[in-house]
Amino acid sequence: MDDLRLISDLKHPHNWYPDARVIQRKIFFHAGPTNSGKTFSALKRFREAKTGVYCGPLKLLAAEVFTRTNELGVACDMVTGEERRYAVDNLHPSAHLSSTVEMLSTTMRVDVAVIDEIQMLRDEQRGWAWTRALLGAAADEVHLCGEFAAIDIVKKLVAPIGEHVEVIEYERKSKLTIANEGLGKYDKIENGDCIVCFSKKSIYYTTKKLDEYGIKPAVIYGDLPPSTKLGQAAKFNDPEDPCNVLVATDAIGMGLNLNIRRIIFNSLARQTELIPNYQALQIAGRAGRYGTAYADGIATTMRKEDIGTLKEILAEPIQPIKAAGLAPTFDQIETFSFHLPQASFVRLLDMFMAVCSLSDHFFICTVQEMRALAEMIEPINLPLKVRYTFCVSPLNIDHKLTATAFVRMARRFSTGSPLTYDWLESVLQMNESPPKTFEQLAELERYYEVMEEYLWLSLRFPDMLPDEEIVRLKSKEIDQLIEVLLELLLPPFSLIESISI
Ligand SMILES: Nc1ncnc2c1ncn2[C@@H]1O[C@H](COP(=O)(O)OP(=O)(O)OP(=O)(O)O)[C@@H](O)[C@H]1O
Ligand SMILES: [Mg+2]
Repeated sequence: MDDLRLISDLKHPHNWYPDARVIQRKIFFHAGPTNSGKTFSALKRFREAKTGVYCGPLKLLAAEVFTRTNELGVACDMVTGEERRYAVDNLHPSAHLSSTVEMLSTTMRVDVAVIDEIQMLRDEQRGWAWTRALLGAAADEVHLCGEFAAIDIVKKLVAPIGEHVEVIEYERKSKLTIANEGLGKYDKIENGDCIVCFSKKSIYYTTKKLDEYGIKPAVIYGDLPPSTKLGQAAKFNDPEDPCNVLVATDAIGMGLNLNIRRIIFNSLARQTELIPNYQALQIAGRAGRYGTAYADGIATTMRKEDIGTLKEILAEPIQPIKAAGLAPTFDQIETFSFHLPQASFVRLLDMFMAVCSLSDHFFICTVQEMRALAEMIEPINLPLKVRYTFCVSPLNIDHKLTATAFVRMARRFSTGSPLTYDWLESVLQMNESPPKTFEQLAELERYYEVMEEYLWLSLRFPDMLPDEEIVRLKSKEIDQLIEVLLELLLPPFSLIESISI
């Protein structure tokens, strides 16, 4: 037990990154509200530097920085969980790299590292990735962008290393007003409005309501593949396009460039809980974007009676973040398994969570998702490293289709036979006829997720999942199909009545 406690002592995570520890890093914190030019300034330093890495919260943002940096004449590569792209080719890697934060290599030495949306270190699931990037980026200059609320915790985390944090404060580049009245009626919807919903069902419902007023909106929610999201965003942004209204989930909270004039909260609760004020601010802050037709923004609510609550939420002082996420590393789990050779992987995880010790500035990220994946493949015989990798993959197994595909991938892997595209096709048994309902569209989204999982695994086990190229092509086809179908399925919603709201 003492040995186990020693292994799971997570009190000094800064010691996990020897490459960063030999550098006297300068840390800059670009702090400010949304739309204040934080990322813009940090990216300027990134592009000026001889070598640099950008760590973003989303694939779409990593892709945007990749494209924009190359457009500006600075060769930049990209790496996300599922994809690597090169300005030239893999034999000539560029000196600049745009990536999702989880993919940062803590052994890659660079002049400048940008870590965007640093306040995400408070995130229950993904927080560990920001903590790791903050402590582990092997860069002379580390540029953090994010909310004021993260300044204290960042200072505390780097204090034991003796690193100083220079805070650069930003102000919003445009005005944001909170309306005095909720909208009350759909006929008050105007061009540049974005209605924010917290579930897919209320998205469907709202779109249907808008149809009654002859409005055909663009739609964005988390499960949509990237090119569909970009397509919908472009349609909404294009002044020539008749579509000038957007219905979205809080998937728009980060990253996409949207010309929104007014954010309308359809409700202020996710399931039954009021959204926290930092989320409300982040969403409201999407209204008005510097340099667009709608520089000044307005935030309001759909229901008249909600406006008071919105004002209260937004007026609450934002609490400084108290703790940053951590997650067990593979090495720690491996050492655990050495001491507990009979224990199953799920049991190792549980034991780790039970005995690990943390300092006050940290919390351990939920391992629920990892655990759920681990349980599904528990009986399958896999080497520890493979099992761990399968379990940290970002697949959502809430649906039967994705869950079954996951198990079958692990089982096939354990037999030593490669997971070819033909094999994957036989697992998915995709319905050839085009979907006519939103449920069927959702099924297509699931196929897309499974293909993303394949791509994620194929980057890590290319020999066992050799058909990356064809799967990437197929997944792009599905993305395009979803985009077309979404357009067709939006009002008049033939079968929408079958969905209980
Ligand atoms: N100095 C500048 N000159 C020209 N454009 C700018 C400047 N600063 C910011 N912008 C533009 O203003 C918009 C908002 O800037 P940016 O994305 O850097 O804001 P942010 O503070 O990072 O906000 P978010 O909370 O959305 O991450 C972007 O479209 C950016 O290109
Ligand atoms: Mg930003």
